[in-house]
Amino acid sequence: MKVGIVGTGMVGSAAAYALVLRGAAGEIALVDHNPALARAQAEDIAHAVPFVHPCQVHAGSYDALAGAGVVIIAAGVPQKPGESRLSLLGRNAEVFSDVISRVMQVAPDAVLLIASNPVDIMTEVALRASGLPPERVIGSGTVLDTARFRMLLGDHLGIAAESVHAYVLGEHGDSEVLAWSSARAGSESISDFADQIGAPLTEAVRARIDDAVRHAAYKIIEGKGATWYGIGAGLARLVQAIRDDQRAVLTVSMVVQDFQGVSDVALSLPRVVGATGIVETLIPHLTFSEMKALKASAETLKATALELA
Ligand SMILES: NC(=O)C1=CN([C@@H]2O[C@H](COP(=O)(O)OP(=O)(O)OC[C@H]3O[C@@H](n4cnc5c(N)ncnc54)[C@H](O)[C@@H]3O)[C@@H](O)[C@H]2O)C=CC1
Ligand SMILES: CC(=O)C(=O)O
Repeated sequence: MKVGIVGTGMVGSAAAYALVLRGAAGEIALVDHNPALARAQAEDIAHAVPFVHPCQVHAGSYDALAGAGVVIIAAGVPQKPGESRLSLLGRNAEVFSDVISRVMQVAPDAVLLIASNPVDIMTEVALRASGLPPERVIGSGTVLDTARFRMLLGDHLGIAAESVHAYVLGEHGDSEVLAWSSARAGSESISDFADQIGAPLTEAVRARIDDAVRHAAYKIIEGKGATWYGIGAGLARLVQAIRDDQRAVLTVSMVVQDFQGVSDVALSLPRVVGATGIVETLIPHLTFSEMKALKASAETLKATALELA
């Protein structure tokens, strides 16, 4: 499958590199406001191809996106140290007003995969600008936060992250909700498993993991200016689910007409991802306080999105 990427800075280039390593694309077209950057990224990433899977990697203008099955949008500004994702909204909405219509002119059949922050609201912006049905405009949402949660739980329990089934829901940002009550290690509830092996999930352990997931991006940005490897791998995972019609359950963002009384809002829930985009949305069983926090997250996103109007 051909994959287009608009915005070839840290996130776009990491996604391209992860796609190549994973063998998840037969062709990758890179487009950026700065064509010299896109060309240099394409050349550098193409040099990895002989070590892994066949893939044509090239850069060009928007025309280069023609025929793409998926277009990843990673254009725009990232956070500065200490800055929240929501504060990027005005600047990145302006970028999207240019980018989305140009993508749609050349790749009207593509599934859009949105990475730019604040990703949930940028998914709404992209939906409106593209005129596509909501299931074809997918925000990477909490796919990365869920990976961070699974990794930290796996570390605590001494098991592979792949054997941890746990989700982060809601905003990809400060108000996100770690769904502890539905988390599983293998087929056991996470707390039963933790008790069995003598590593109970005490309040202190939960608080440490919550803080590490919720504030991961802030800490990484303090240290290296941006984050890119985790999301690059997450975007490649999503492309593979679409390319192979895997119907994988992943926490991604999509605009829904109503969530718990909050209208027209994009937020992450566990969703089935396949060739046509989002095939199904699952409503997880949550405790009263988790559902209350998830509704509050939806309200935060809605209030911030209204600032754009
Ligand atoms: N969804 C997620 O989990 C994550 C999202 N991000 C977000 O991804 C976005 C990109 O981050 P980075 O790659 O670190 O930034 P970057 O600054 O390295 O790259 C952004 C690229 O967008 C390009 N660009 C800007 N305006 C454009 C336009 N109108 N048309 C085409 N290209 C344009 C720039 O030339 C630049 O190359 C940010 O909004 C960041 O917050 C970052 C990490 C994780
Ligand atoms: C920057 C960002 O959104 C993240 O790493 O989660």
